[in-house]
Amino acid sequence: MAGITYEDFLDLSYEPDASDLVCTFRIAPAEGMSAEAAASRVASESSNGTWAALPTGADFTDMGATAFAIDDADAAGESDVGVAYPAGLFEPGNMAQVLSCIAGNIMGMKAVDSIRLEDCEWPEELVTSFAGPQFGSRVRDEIFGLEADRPILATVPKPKVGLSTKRHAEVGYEAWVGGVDLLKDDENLTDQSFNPYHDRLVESLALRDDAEDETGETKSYLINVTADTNTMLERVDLAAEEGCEYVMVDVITTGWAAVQTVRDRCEDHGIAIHAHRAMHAAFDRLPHHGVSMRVLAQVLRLCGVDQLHTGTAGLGKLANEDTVGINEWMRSDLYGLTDVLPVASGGLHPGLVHDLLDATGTNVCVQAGGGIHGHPDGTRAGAAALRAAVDGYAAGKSLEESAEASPELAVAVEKWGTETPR
Ligand SMILES: O=C(COP(=O)(O)O)[C@H](O)[C@H](O)COP(=O)(O)O
Ligand SMILES: [Mg+2]
Repeated sequence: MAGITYEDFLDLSYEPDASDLVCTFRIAPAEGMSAEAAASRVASESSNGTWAALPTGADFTDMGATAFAIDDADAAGESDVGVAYPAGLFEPGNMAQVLSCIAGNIMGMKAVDSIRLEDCEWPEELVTSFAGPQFGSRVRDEIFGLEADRPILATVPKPKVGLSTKRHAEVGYEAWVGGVDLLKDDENLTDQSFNPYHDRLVESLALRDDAEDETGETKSYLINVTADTNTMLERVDLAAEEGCEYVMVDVITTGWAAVQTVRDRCEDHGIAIHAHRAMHAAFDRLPHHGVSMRVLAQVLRLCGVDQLHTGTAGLGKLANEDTVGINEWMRSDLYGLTDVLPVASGGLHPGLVHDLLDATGTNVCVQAGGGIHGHPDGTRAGAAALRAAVDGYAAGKSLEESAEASPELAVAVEKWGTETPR
């Protein structure tokens, strides 16, 4: 029978075309299955094939992917496999459709014991079909007018949820006046009865204005608009109307399609998106299976977030995957697409700042919750301690020298040292 079979998706002499999307998968074939047999099934199921041989006939455009490279298996029986996808397989600007191909049914195929999408090389035609970020690291100049070579600083009030609107805004005020640039909602604070969205927006921005008057610095607020897409758009409109420069979105739990829609509405208002990645570890924590944080970051850059959590280079409370490499990718040239500002967050405190910035550089956002509000002298002192640490770093001072000039930092270092919390 003339038609397509698994073998048609394997060609180890194929050299990817510049217009191909090239994916690297880490694959452990199922017992009794060769790497070639597993790789050809992955290429087939993720493009236009299925389990049965298919007749094609006339009126058919071949959108088949090609498994073109299979590395030798390692001790665990896993191989890196390169798969090239033709440009025409993908609908321009539709991330949901792209992921239904390259990270879709194949994640559950019995032909593999495990499969992890590790990396993608995105072709120009597909990249430029997405909006990409509006600001990226330009938030530093365009929102804050920041000239100093220091990271921007954010804080999330703790406890995560339960603070009244008034108390939440007051904590924000204390942190702003103490020296942070951004108040941030926690990922699970949206519009609950103890702290409704609109009240929180209005009360926080009023105190933000007071903090700006008092400090002479620009301050802003990452208000969490996470919800169904229609509600998110309403919340984006409200944030813009009230004079907020940002919104925050839980980009994994809301989904790529929603992020694309929110990004367009944010452009209408000229406001930026802070992307919280809660739930990313369900995709990326297992080293053998799922989708790497590197690929999630690529996807979110194309979808157009301006700031994205990428971990703490191993220093904080949460597991990290290659923070430095992912940050480099987010800044790399990608057919003119704007960069994304990395956010280091999760168990950070002032004593970790020097080691963190040695690893990540200063073109980042440093976010601390417990590391500010857990300061023995309170939120304002905690914020001053974090600010003193980054200002000291920017001035070329060691942590010890920075602490000599800042009593608040000295207290924080006395309490937490330079230890990573767990
Ligand atoms: O609430 C926090 C940090 O609080 P704290 O500073 O008290 O630890 C954030 O949700 C984490 O940064 C998420 O992790 P990641 O940034 O790795 O996605
Ligand atoms: Mg949080």
